[in-house]
Formats: sequence, C-alpha cells, structure tokens
Amino acid sequence: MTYRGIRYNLAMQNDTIAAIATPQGVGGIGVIRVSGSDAFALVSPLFRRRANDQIPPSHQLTYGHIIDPQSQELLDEVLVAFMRAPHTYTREDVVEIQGHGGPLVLKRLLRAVLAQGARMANPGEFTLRAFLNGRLDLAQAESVMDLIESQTEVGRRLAVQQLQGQLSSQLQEARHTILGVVARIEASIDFPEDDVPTPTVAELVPIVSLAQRQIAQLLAGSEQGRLYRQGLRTAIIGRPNVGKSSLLNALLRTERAIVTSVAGTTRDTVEEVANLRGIPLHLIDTAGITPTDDPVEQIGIQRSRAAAESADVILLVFDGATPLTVQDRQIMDELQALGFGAREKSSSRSVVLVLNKADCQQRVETGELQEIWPDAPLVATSTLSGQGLADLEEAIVELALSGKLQSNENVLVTSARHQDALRRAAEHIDAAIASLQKNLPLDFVSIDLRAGYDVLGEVTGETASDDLLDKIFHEFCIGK
Ligand SMILES: Nc1nc2c(c(=O)[nH]1)N(C=O)[C@@H](CNc1ccc(C(=O)N[C@@H](CCC(=O)O)C(=O)O)cc1)CN2
Ligand SMILES: Nc1nc2c(ncn2[C@@H]2O[C@H](COP(=O)(O)OP(=O)(O)OP(=O)(O)O)[C@@H](O)[C@H]2O)c(=O)[nH]1
Ligand SMILES: [Mg+2]
Repeated sequence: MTYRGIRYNLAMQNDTIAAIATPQGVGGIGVIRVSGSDAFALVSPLFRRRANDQIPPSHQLTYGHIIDPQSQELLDEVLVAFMRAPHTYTREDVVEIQGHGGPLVLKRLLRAVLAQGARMANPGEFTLRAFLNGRLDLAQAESVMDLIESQTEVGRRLAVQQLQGQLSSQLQEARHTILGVVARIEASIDFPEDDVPTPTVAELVPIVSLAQRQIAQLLAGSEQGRLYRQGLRTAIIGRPNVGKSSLLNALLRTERAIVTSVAGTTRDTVEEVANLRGIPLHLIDTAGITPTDDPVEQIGIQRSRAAAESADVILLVFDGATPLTVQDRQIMDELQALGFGAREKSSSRSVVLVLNKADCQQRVETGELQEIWPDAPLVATSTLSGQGLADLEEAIVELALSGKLQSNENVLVTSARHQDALRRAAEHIDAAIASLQKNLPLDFVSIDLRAGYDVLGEVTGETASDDLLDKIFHEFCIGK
C-alpha cells in the first residue's frame, strides 16, 4: 500500500472485507458492510431482486431478499446499496446490506458474505483503507473514533471539526511554512554557483518564527482539548454514610446508586459519566472506607482505594453535621500518601473538600481540613436541598481547567499523541531559530527544520510508521 509516496507494508491487500457495521444487540435495522474489488461479485449472487441480471445503479438502495446460495434458504428481507469506487468511504467498491437489526439475523447475513469469499474485517479496517487510499489523513481518521465515542456536545463538535480537516489544514500550514524555508536553504546549498542567493538570517528568522507561532497556537489549547476528549476521572471518597452515593445521584440528576441510612450501603464501585459543561466527568461512587471484618466489605473498600489511586480528582466527602472522626482522619492520611497532598502542586491530582448535609447544624472544624489542604476548594453541599451543588461543579471545572483554558479557537488538539508530536516539533523549530541566531551553518538549521516537518507529518500520517498505524486502527471498533 502506498500513501502519498510512502510505502506501507501492512499485512493487507485489496482483498474484500466484510463486517457488521451496526452495534451488537437489537436494533431496528442492521448494516453489513463489504469493501474491496470483489464486493459486487460476492454479494450479487446472494441478493435476489427484481432485475436480477444487472447490478443496480450506484449509491441507490435496492429492495430484495438475501438467499443462502447452497440451501436456497431465505435469510432476510433487505435493502442493498452497491457503491462504485472511487466515490465511496474506502474508495473501493462497497456494498451495504441493510437487514433487520437482530444479532442472529446479522450474523447469518455476514456468514453468507464470508462464505462467498470475503474476509472478516479487522477493527478499523474500513477507515484504514480510507486512509491508505488517501480519502482521509491520519488526524481525520482518528477523529472518526472520537466522534463515535464523544460523550458531550463539545467533544462531538471538536471531533466533527477534526473530521472535516480543520486540524489537518492548520498543521499543513505550519508544514508549508517550514518547507518553504528548507527549500530556500537547500537550493542555496545545492546550487551555490548558480544565481540562487544565500538567504540571510534576517530573512529566515521571521518565517521560522511564524511556524513556531503556528505550532504554539495549536499547543496552547491542547490541555483543554484533551480534557474535553478524555474527561476527568473523579472518585467520590469518604467514610460510610456521609452521602457519597447521594452526591453521585445529585451530580447525575438521576437515582443511579442506592441510598439508605444504613452505613455500608454501597459495596462495589459505581461508575457513570456526567456532563460538566462539556467535560465528561467520569464519576466513581465508592464504598465508604472503614475498618471492617466483613470480607465482602473489605473487597469493596479495596476497590475504593484503587479508585482513589487512579483518579484525577477526588471529591472527599464529610458529614458536615458531625465532628471529624478517626475514620475521616485515616482517609485523609491515606490520600496524602497517594499524592493528593498540599505540597503536590500539580493540578492534575486534586482534592475537593465536600462538607455534605449542609442542611443540618454544622459541626466540622474546617480549620483542620484547610491546614492539610490549604489550596483545596471547600464546598458545603446538601444533596437534599441541592444547596452548594452548583458551587461544587464550579469548583471541579475550575480545578480541571486551571491554566488550561487558553483557547477559544475552534480547532483544539484533543489527543495526547498529537500534543506529543507538536511538542517535539516545537523543540526542533526552537533549535532551528537558536542556530540561526548563532549564525551556525544553514545546513544545521535545515536538519532541525526537516525534523520538525517530519514530526508534524506523524500527526497527519505522512510520516507515520506501520506500527503506529496498526496501533491506532486496532483501537477502532469492528465495522468502522
Ligand atoms: N450507510 C452509511 N452511512 C454512513 C457511512 C457509511 O459508510 N455508510 N459513513 C461512513 O462511515 C458515514 C458517512 N461518511 C461517508 C463519507 C464519505 C462517503 C463517500 O462515499 N465519499 C465519496 C464521495 C461521495 C459523493 O460525493 O457522492 C468520496 O469521498 O469519494 C460516504 C460516507 C456515516 N454514515
Ligand atoms: N440531611 C442530609 N442527609 C443526607 C444528605 N445526603 C445524604 N444524606 C443521607 O445520608 C444517608 C447516607 O447517604 P448515602 O448517600 O447512602 O451515603 P454513602 O456515603 O453513599 O454511604 P455508604 O454507601 O454506606 O458509604 C442517607 O440516609 C441519606 O439520605 C444531605 O445532604 N443532608
Ligand atoms: Mg454509598
């Protein structure tokens, strides 16, 4: 396979692939997707329709039946679209069979297509083909999965923009700027005796600085972009009966977790995603942490600790109506040991102190809490009256976005892979500028610029390795 002059040796050819493209489970309609040069020839014998002797017009739905060619058994009543290359998702011939959306029906339809000689598609293989055939670049291909998995409106909007190529075109702008400088330098090196004048530092620095700014602008929004895409792992931690499950329900605005006045109600972690102004908040309600001999409770509490350990943010909940207990203090010690401490300046592992049951007489000494976590926001909430919940949400957004809300641009870099590549590219460009300013030979400068250019190409896929492509597309779902 070649893509923009690069040869990819991925273990795939133009063979014809097939998969169920709609979710497993029950739905009104289900789609079998077939792509490759034999797609028409493989499906046509299975498909009994009015004008059976000809392939229907491209890109139109045709009514008919899928018949098992061996047994002549009727498998399903369907609509089928034959779509002629190159005007298709993969740029290959594509056939889509729309059947009834039951798992057994779709499995039978897929089996019939495979029996005709198609191969079961790997995860993401349709989109891989779209990429290898040049219909999408890598950043666009990655956005397909982001779009499918988007959990908030902001996440969906960012993914759909990336799919339209907005990130790609900004990257190509920066690459174009860099390439212009490289071309001038290399022309003057390659043809010194011709009339190609050697560019001066004063000429080159402003252009390289432009590329530097273009990259810096993309990096500026990348922390914010990642947050919108990945969300925030938020564990609700505290001793039994302080109102953790009530808080989960309040933040989700549904009665998701069981709430009772019995301490030890929650025995296993409960995970749900709330939408916090576009940030997917992955909330984990946990079993109250307390010494216990009950083996079931012990396992639950181990899971609470694991949730705390893996969290970006901890909502540390206290019962505001009772003075701090030995258990509260033990939990605070544990969290500090996990790095959720005052001296831990990195805002990525943060504690929010929640004094719940604010509708009751308050009896917690807040001074003791603030001594341990002077910078942690402290919010009084009542899950009964709703008091303080908006403040709590505000505090979480504030923590999550502190120093990260840098861009109102439409284009936001949302993936860690892209952010990493941009950082490396920025280093190369910085190095090029430093060399220019030190009047080092221009071929030095050119090497750094080329490296920056290539690193940016990892994002769009021009310079991506087979291993990288394999890794990216294997995270896709089947049929995509
Ligand atoms: N039934 C169905 N629905 C679907 C898809 C699909 O493949 N099949 N998609 C896919 O996952 C998405 C739509 N994306 C698509 C993107 C490009 C093309 C395509 O055929 N592009 C041609 C241009 C076609 C034209 O202009 O008429 C091309 O780029 O050459 C099709 C679908 C979502 N819905
Ligand atoms: N007055 C008052 N009671 C509350 C509030 N929030 C929760 N409760 C009550 O506190 C009790 C325990 O609530 P839960 O949400 O089950 O507490 P929990 O922390 O999840 O408890 P475990 O799962 O046992 O660890 C229930 O009776 C709730 O109705 C509140 O804001 N004010
Ligand atoms: Mg609970």
